[in-house]
Amino acid sequence: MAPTLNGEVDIVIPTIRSLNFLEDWRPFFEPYHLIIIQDGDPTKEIKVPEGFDYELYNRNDINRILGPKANCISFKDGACRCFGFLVSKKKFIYTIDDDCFVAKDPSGKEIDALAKHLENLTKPSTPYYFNTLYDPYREGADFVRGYPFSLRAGVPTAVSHGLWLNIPDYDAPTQLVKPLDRNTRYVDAVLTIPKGTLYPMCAMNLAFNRELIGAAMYFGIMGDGQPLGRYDDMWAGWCTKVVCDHLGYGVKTGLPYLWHSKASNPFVNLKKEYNGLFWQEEMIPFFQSVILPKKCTNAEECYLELAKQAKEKLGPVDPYFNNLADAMVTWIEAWEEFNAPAKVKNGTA
Ligand SMILES: O=c1ccn([C@@H]2O[C@H](COP(=O)(O)OP(=O)(O)O[C@H]3O[C@@H](CO)[C@H](O)[C@H]3O)[C@@H](O)[C@H]2O)c(=O)[nH]1
Ligand SMILES: [Mn+2]
Repeated sequence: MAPTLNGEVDIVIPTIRSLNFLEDWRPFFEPYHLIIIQDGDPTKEIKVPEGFDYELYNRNDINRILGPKANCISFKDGACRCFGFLVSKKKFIYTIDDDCFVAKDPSGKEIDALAKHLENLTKPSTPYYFNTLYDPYREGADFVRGYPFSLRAGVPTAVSHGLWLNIPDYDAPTQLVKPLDRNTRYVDAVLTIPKGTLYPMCAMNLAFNRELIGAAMYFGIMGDGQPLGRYDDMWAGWCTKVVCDHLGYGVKTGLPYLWHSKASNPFVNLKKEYNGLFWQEEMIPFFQSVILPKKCTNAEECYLELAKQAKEKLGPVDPYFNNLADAMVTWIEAWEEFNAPAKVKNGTA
C-alpha cells in the first residue's frame, strides 16, 4: 500500500538491544523517517539495517543537545524515547518497541499497524457519548439510533493506542503468576475512551498527534537512579488523557495489533515497578480529581498546571514526585526551546 502522510510521520524507537526487528517491518516502515534513541552504553554500536532513513541519538548526544535539561530524559529505561518526541518536527509520531513484530489478522493478512494508527488519528473520536457499534467512522459502520446528531462530527483524535498479540503487557506480579499467558484474542474494534475515564497506556504500539498533545507526552524520570521504572508510559497516559479531556481531544484504543515477542524478566520488572504498584493507588485518584483551569488552552499550559498540582498533591506521598514535577517543568522548557515559533527579529522569522 502506498505510504500515506509519510512526510508527516516520525517513527520513534527506544533500544537497548538490537534493531533487527526492523526487517520484519521493512515493507511498512521503509518509506518513513526513523528516530532511534539508543539507551544504555553510548559506546556500544547499534546497527541500523540498510535502507532506512534515520537519525540516531545516544546518551552523549542527549547530554550535548540538552545540556543541564538532559536530566529530564531517563537513562536505562524505555522512557528515553520521549527525547525522540522532542526533536521530531513532524505532525504524527509512532513509537514501537524493538521486540514487537508484524502480526496477522484472523484472515492471515499482515497488519500494517502504522497505516491503521494514521487512520485512527485522522478520523474523529467520540468521547462524549458512547457509540455501541464501536468506531462510527469505519467503513460499514455508523452512529446507531439514539446517537445525537449534534455530536456526530466528533472531536480531533490526539492518541491512538494499539494492542499486542502473544506476550501481553502485564505487570510483574501478574507475569509471575501467569507466565504462560498469551494473548490470542484478536478483537476487531477501535473504541474512543470516554471523557473522564483514565486507562493504562502502553507505549509498545502507540501513535499520537504531536501538534495536539506532544507537549504532554512526557515519560517522566524513570530507570537508573530513580525509585520507579515501567511507569513511564502509564504516567504519560494519565497526563495526556486528562489534558485531552480538558482540551476536547479524543483517545482511541484497540486496533491495530502487533506481535509482542519478548517477555522481559518479571523479577527485574518487579524491582523496577515495585513502588508503582502501591503508588498507583495514589496517582490514579490524583488524576481522577484533577481540574484544569479554563485559562489552560494548549498542551503546554495544561502540562505546567499538572506539574504544579502533582507537586502539591503527590509530593507528600514521596519526595520522588517533587523531582518528577520539576522534571515535567524542565521538559516543557526543552519542548518550548525545540518548538517555539521562530522568533521574529526585525520583521523576519
Ligand atoms: O533500560 C531499557 C529497557 C528497555 N528499553 C527499550 O524499551 C522498549 C521496551 O523494553 P522491553 O520490551 O524490555 O519492555 P516490556 O516489559 O516488554 O514493556 C515495557 O516497556 C514499556 C512499553 O514500551 C512499558 O514500560 C512496558 O510495557 C524496548 O524497545 C527496549 O529496547 C530501553 O531503551 N532501555
Ligand atoms: Mn517488550
